[in-house]
Amino acid sequence: MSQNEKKYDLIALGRACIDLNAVEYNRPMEETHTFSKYVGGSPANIAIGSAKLGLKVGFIGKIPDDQHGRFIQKFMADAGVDTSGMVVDREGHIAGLAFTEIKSPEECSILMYREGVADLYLQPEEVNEDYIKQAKALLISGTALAQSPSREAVFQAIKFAKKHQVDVIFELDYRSYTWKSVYETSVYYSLVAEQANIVIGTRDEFDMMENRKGDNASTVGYLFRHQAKLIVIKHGVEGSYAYTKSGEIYHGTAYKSKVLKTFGAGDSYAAAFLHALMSGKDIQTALQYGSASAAIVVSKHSCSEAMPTIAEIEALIKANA
Ligand SMILES: Nc1ncnc2c1ncn2[C@@H]1O[C@H](COP(=O)(O)OP(=O)(O)O)[C@@H](O)[C@H]1O
Ligand SMILES: O=C(O)C[C@@H](O)[C@H](O)C(=O)COP(=O)(O)O
Repeated sequence: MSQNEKKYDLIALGRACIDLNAVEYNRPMEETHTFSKYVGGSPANIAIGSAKLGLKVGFIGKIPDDQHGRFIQKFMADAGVDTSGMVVDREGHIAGLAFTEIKSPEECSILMYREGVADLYLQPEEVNEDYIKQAKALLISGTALAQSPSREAVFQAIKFAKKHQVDVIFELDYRSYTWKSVYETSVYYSLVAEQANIVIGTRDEFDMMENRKGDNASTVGYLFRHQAKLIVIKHGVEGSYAYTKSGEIYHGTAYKSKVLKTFGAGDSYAAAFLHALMSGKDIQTALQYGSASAAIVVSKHSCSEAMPTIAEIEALIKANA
């Protein structure tokens, strides 16, 4: 199948969960009584964000057989994500919950409930080869590697992607709650990063992968000896860097924003960066699209619902040109 014949630009694999974002913000969670419910989970946010921007997006994951599962499936389908690759759990597993605390614009944290969550029970036999074959790229979220059988489902999906010339994108998405040890994280992150064509993560996440305090030059040196052709390393408000295998280095600057909370930056960044890249924009432009998208989402209350449109992204870039 040629790239032009493919039905999906991107299929994301991993968790689709629930975010419960503090309504009364600028205070600790102990004093918060009201939370707003949104669809969450990093790969779900990226899928929703890039579908909103116009990419043809599919999703592989497991959702619970309850009201939360149905809410997630409907929200994603309404956002334009194909949900035919989402499997409904029949064994009583539940939706992951992420309670967010917004103490101040700079001081945010997430309290995750991830015991017995359906997404980590995705079985390798539930990953469909014909579905993956129809994608230009497969995006793997690092958290899906935290436990079996979801871990094996990831490797099965990568195997199908390699067989059908589907690019593998690895979003490191490290969440300490789900992992037992740093060695376990490092081993599985390295195994997938070595097979990925594009790797995206924060500097801290690459340090988790390497299980040491590293630097960008040595990280890209290591990954370019494997299958990577593009590596993006994010440094919060300091911006982000993209490295190509042929030796180019690009720096994306962050945009000033009226920050409400810090989470959601990474997912909105990835959605817009990948959209720009897949629409044929150059890497420098893609970095700015990612940064602008993140600047918009950190100024809003949610992640998934707040994902910007192309017009909003381009207006912000233009205003800062
Ligand atoms: N406070 C902020 N204001 C504006 N842009 C931000 C802010 N924080 C992050 N960003 C943008 O989002 C990108 C990703 O943020 P980062 O914090 O590195 O990732 P993550 O959310 O995955 O931890 C940054 O490179 C930057 O462009
Ligand atoms: O990924 C999750 O499970 C929670 C997200 O939905 C949450 O809103 C979030 O943390 C997004 O964070 P980001 O990595 O800064 O984009």
